[in-house]
Amino acid sequence: MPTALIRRPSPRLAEGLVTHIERAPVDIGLASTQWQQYVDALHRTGWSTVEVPPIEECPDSVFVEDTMVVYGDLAVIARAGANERRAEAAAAEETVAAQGYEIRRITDPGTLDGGDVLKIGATIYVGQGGRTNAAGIEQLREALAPLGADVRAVPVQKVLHLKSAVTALPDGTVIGYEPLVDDPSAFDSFRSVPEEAGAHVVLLGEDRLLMAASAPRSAELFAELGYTPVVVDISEFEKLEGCVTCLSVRLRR
Ligand SMILES: NC(=O)NCCC[C@H](N)C(=O)O
Repeated sequence: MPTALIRRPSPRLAEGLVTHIERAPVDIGLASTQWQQYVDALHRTGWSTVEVPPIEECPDSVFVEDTMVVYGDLAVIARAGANERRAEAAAAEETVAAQGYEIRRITDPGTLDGGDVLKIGATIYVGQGGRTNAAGIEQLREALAPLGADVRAVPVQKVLHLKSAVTALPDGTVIGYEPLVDDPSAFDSFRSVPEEAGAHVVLLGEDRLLMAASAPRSAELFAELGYTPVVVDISEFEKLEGCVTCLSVRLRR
């Protein structure tokens, strides 16, 4: 059974960072229900989950994807581009190490958020801009190139993270809502989707795509392409620039 790391929301979630959107009040009770529904969707589709111990003092800690990049047997522990989020990494590192992963770390002056890293087979696109800097990308390249990965920097200015702009379908096609993609030509193959949140999919296996309820037209498009959307409402996390990808880290070994 494949495993995903998850992390329970902090009671201070509503104080999470917002950068590119207006702050809107977050309903903590609803967020907690939506988080449970997200976890239930993983379980329903055959995933087991391992919880990273929660960290109350970090409002954004639920966005566990940002703490690491997992490739092969290696977990590269990120160094958050936002100071406020640096403390999230330690417990995430312990949890993934306990799953048997070898550990490397992004170190000063490098910064990198897992949300900036899109892996498509051995091709690894890394968004450079808001949270991830050139030194962080270089350190990731040093860690992953010996494993055969091709790490490619791409610009990110219009949104928080690369994966706020694009993710990929199981066949490797990069999908994005074009007004928010800095450079669609940076990707080997690109297809546009009709909604911002339609650009965010988590591959659950067997052509199932976990996606947000806020992108119904994109879900229809994916269904026409032969995929099965698994839809969850994550409105409270979207208010903090979170999307379906950020709420878990899938472990593939
Ligand atoms: N990977 C992601 O897209 N993470 C979302 C992080 C949102 C959080 N409010 C932040 O600004 O860091």
